[in-house]
Amino acid sequence: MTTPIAESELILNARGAIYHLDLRPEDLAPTIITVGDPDRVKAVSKHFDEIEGRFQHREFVTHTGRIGQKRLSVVSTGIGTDNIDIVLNELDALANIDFETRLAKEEPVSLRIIRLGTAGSLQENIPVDSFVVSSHGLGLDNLLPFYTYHNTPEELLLLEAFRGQIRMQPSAARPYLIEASAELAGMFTDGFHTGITVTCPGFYAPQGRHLRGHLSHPELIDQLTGFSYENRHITNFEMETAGIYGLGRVLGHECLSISAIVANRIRKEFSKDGNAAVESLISKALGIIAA
Ligand SMILES: O=P(O)(O)O[C@H]1O[C@H](CO)[C@@H](O)[C@H]1O
Ligand SMILES: O=c1cc[nH]c(=O)[nH]1
Repeated sequence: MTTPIAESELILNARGAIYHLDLRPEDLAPTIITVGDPDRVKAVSKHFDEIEGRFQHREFVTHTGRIGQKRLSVVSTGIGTDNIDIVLNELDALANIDFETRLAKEEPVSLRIIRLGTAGSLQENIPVDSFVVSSHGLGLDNLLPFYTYHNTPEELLLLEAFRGQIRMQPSAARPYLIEASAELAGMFTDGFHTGITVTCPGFYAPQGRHLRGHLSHPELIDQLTGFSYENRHITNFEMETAGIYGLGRVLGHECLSISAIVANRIRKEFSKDGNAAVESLISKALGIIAA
């Protein structure tokens, strides 16, 4: 790209920081932990040996610091893939666009982005307070179809199997699927379940929850739980993973999503202390990341 990106597209504020995250390029580390809840940022950064910067704008809170020699940023995304569109694009811009010239850098860097979130389990044998690494993100939201992206042949086979087994109303969703970073997934094996994570465009009906509004897909949970393709299963659902994996693919970043299970939808149980489960996930994951 040789034409500078316009002020309406790459939006910088008076102190040269990007619009939503309110960060300047030097404020961001190349390894980034994302969390949904802004209050969870300090639950991560309290493990840092040093915090060099704290930033906040709207629901986007960032702390950057280090554990030992490892520089890390932890960023809150809020809920949903519409927020992931903002966070992933702005993280990428901080790393890969020159804010002075407004030109994309000639040699883009690949960030490592690890989500530490919560999720609902779809399998009886994945209990509350356990941890799940998402081997794939399967999106029932509509973010990724707005980008051009490629799928591997393996992803296309898995997606075809999903479309064959899970009968969605075509107007409800156009599922997409992207695999996790193999490099990052290989770091989180002992003590973690692994499986396909379905990313939903809502917490209630899109996750089969019926309070007063009636469900258009009352059989959704049973179908997701029963899905099977070459020994692959759907383990859990939540609201960001497929967007992170999808934009990671589009922008060239290594991404992994790990969830503390707070609900088991088959056993109809909810964690008695979800915060403790999340704290435990943070400690375990930071030990691995910092090493
Ligand atoms: O706990 P976080 O990381 O926000 O993740 C999960 O919890 C939220 C819903 O309660 C959604 O964001 C979902 O993805
Ligand atoms: O059931 C759950 C629990 C956490 N987050 C979700 O999106 N769903």
